[in-house]
Amino acid sequence: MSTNKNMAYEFNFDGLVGPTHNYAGLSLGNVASTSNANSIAKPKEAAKQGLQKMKALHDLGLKQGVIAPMERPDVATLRRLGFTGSDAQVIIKAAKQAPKVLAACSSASSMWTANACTMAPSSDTADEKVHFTPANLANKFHRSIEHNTTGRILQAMFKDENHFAHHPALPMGDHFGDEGAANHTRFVDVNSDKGYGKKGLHFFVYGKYAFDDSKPAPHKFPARQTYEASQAVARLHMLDSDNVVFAQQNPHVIDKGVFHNDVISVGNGNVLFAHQKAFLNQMQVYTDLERAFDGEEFHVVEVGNNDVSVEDAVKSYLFNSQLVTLPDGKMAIIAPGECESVPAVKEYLDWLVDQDTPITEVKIFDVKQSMQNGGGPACLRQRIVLNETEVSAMNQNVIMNDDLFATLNAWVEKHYRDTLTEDDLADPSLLNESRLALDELTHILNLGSVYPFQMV
Ligand SMILES: N=C(N)NCCC[C@H](NC(=O)CCC(=O)O)C(=O)O
Repeated sequence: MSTNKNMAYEFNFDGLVGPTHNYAGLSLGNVASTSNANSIAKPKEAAKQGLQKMKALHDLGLKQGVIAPMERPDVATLRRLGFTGSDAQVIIKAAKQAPKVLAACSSASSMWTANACTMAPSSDTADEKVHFTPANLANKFHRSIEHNTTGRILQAMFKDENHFAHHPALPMGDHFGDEGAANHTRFVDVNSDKGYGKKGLHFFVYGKYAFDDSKPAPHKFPARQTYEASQAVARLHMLDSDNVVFAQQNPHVIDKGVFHNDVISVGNGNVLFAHQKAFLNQMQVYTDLERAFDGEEFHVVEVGNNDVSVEDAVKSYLFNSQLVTLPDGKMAIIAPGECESVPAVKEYLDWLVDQDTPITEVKIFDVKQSMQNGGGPACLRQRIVLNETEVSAMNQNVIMNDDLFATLNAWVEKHYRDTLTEDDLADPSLLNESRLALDELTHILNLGSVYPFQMV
């Protein structure tokens, strides 16, 4: 590493798929989730697919980290809902009386760490600290129970108060529905001696206004992120208003299954890669971004509806690719395997890499286990920008390297089931298996006690 303390890097922190990965059809508006309800899940394979992607990005010379999963089934929440007795009894009773509630309390949905939080690098905040706000994920019950543990895990990763500021999640309820970085992108001119550490432009995309019914909103599916929530996060992170752009998602595409902005656009450096139908007032959005961007050139790579329909974008998850700057300065798309099986998308990507845009490479990854619940490569990662001082100050055990990759693979091999169905969630031994695994994981990642079962 260079010795320039201002030099900053983008890390991808991927969510480790938890031992209870299953398909419960919990997310209305997320087409993959509802259409794969009750399929047989493969937790071991899912976790290994995720680890392979992390290792591959590490091997490409990118900075990679890992975020631990939740304790599931969430016995503490089941108790709040009136199930009593020993932990095993709580699960048996919930399975009998309210199997859907048990499924919601057993979801491994924290794997999609794009939704874990929104962060702001120290170069952009008034107090020059790195800020984190866990997403309240208020729109979906199974996700609304993630933020407390997410907050504790982030604090265990970024403990030093001289550098890191942690906020609680926004108030619960639809008005301040916040989905984290799935609806937030930071643009920055990476061609400076600070890399990602130059002051960046924060782009917040919301689905609706919570306090103004006269504004456009989707009709069929929920808008999970509100304008008011995006504004609150920008305030909490002490961002300079000149460095912030807010934009509304196109309500029609939300109704077609684009439940987060990262299903229809992705940004990196000075590039926005977006579908033609991504935003309301799309041209104005581009103008606002071009005007606010502090750098030589801002590129919009827009995919026309005639080339890739919204339906094909949702099916292939083209825009849920990661857009990354490789060490040689070139930009690559890290795309899910499904982009190869949707003909229009494959054709588009083959064409794109020969055009004169900053995107010059496509790398395909198999994350099918996650994809079947509506989570592509970009859902699986939280981007965190850190300078050299902050990298030294953080928990070193969560940074991916060859040893950690081997350790985590062995850990998955030891603790995870090959298959899991909704019926299996009624088995109390799944809870014990999961706790045993997570207890070991907190030692591997040096997290201390972050889970409710470790705090009693
Ligand atoms: N786009 C981003 N950034 N994240 C994708 C999240 C997928 C997740 N799926 C689920 O929670 C499905 C769980 C189930 O049905 O079993 C969700 O809808 O919140």
